[in-house]
Amino acid sequence: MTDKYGVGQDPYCYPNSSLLINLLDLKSEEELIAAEVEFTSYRLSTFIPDFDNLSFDYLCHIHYHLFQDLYSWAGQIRTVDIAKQSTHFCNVRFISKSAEKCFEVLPRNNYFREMPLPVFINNLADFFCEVNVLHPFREGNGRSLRLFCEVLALQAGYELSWHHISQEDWLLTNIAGYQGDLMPLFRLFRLATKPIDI
Ligand SMILES: Nc1ncnc2c1ncn2[C@@H]1O[C@H](COP(=O)(O)OP(=O)(O)OP(=O)(O)O)[C@@H](O)[C@H]1O
Repeated sequence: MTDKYGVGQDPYCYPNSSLLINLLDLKSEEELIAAEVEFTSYRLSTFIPDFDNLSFDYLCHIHYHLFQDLYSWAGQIRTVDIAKQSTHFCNVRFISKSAEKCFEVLPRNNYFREMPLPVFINNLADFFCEVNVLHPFREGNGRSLRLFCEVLALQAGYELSWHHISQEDWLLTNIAGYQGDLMPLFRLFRLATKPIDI
């Protein structure tokens, strides 16, 4: 059978279905989506940023924090390959090595501190694109990475707000990024970013 990721029977899903096995044992997509919204919103409200730990482990910690009520694998690197439309995210065998590469850019660039807005945006958009292609988790990559970027931005003196950006825009900009065109991501991050008022 083919699931929504086109990988055949997915060990993360209930047999003969594309529904993720979940700790609440919800068996319908509508209920699971509603529970994800409910629980991740609650966990977001209890999230305390750690500005001194901006690493891949911290992204995993954020994923765990948001999804701990929903999935036994919260915070853990996926064990299956995934693709959406024509995008093939990082092969599972290379996730750890590629993560090291994606995240080494942060200490190498002083965690994007003391950068003027346009430089900050370009660096952040580039980083976002790389980690989106890494797609380390089976689900919840977008939400975890956006929160990670919010923490990264705050310690660099910027605030991110996604509210005026639609799912559709996210999707199209991320597809363009995967295909090597970063301009839409630069534009989107320009819309989302403003300096913190002191
Ligand atoms: N075909 C694609 N090519 C590149 N990126 C994609 C593609 N489809 C989705 N994405 C990006 O992947 C992320 C979604 O990944 P995933 O479904 O694991 O996370 P999520 O947190 O459940 O989703 P969302 O970001 O919608 O809340 C989004 O940032 C989305 O823009």
